[in-house]
Amino acid sequence: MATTATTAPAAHRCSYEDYEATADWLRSQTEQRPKVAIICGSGLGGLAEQLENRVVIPYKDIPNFPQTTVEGHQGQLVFGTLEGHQCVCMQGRFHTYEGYDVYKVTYPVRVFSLLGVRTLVVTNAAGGLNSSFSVGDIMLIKDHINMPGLVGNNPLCGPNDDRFGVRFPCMSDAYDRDLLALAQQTAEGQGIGAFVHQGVYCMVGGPTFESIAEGRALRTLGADAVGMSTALEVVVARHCGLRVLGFSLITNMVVTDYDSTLKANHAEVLDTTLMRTQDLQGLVRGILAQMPVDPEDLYK
Ligand SMILES: O=P(O)(O)O[C@H]1O[C@H](CO)[C@@H](O)[C@H]1O
Ligand code: HPA
Repeated sequence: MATTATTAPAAHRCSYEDYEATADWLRSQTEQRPKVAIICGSGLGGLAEQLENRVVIPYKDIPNFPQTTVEGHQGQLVFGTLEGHQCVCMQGRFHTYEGYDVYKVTYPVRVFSLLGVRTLVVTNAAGGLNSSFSVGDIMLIKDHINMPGLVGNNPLCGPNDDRFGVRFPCMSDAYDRDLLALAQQTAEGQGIGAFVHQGVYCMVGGPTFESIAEGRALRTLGADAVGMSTALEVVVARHCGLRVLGFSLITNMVVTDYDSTLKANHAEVLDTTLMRTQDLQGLVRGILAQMPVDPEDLYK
């Protein structure tokens, strides 16, 4: 009988023991015990270069880890300290369009949770849908539309493992409101508030960029930016109780006009990340500098 995305064969899902084996192996490679994980988007891996006391581990050496296949994603974990926080940075993420299933794409997030991570920072390159956005703007993600999840391709499909989280997790609080406010306030303090906005990120499957009708449809649905990542990682992070802060760098505007001759392309995406990478790094550093090291103290 044919299987569907909602009933992925057990072999495609990962067991608690798989995640534990990876976490144990990582613990054996470094004494660092990160509380913050950062997933770097396309062309945004430079953030990992900012860490101090770096321990770099290529994905190819990590048991059960997938490999990156996309230009702009280096394929290594970097442990280190940033603004007083013990961090682990993914210099390169995984996408379903690379051929990985939703369980593999989100595999690192559960490993991070087992390592003791409490806060997940996600960054991505995204196409702008909101007509008030410009190329080079930074969008603080306040919510998402998980398009693969809505049609049943959700990394939480399958038997629930209560050791990670509940069967039916809430997503109305996916992006931590206090961290969002801290991010907005930090952006203003750094004088970059004019190009920092809040908005809704829509994850699509890719690897095709949107047709004009798709771009228009996503805008009508309420998306401000679109990309091919992030939402699945956030769903798994929230399931295991991590706090999430997300950033989209608007690398191109989605074409929604039949008279336009613009054509979305990955080279443009990577070029724009070069233009704004310093600002985004400065913003993340500024937020971490003000975030209590122990997340339990965050709102005291
Ligand atoms: O979401 P990240 O990994 O930043 O990458 C974005 O950039 C690529 C397209 O140029 C896609 O992978 C899209 O998701
Ligand atoms: N669409 C989807 N994903 C993207 C885009 C886009 O326009 N830009 C960067 N990632």
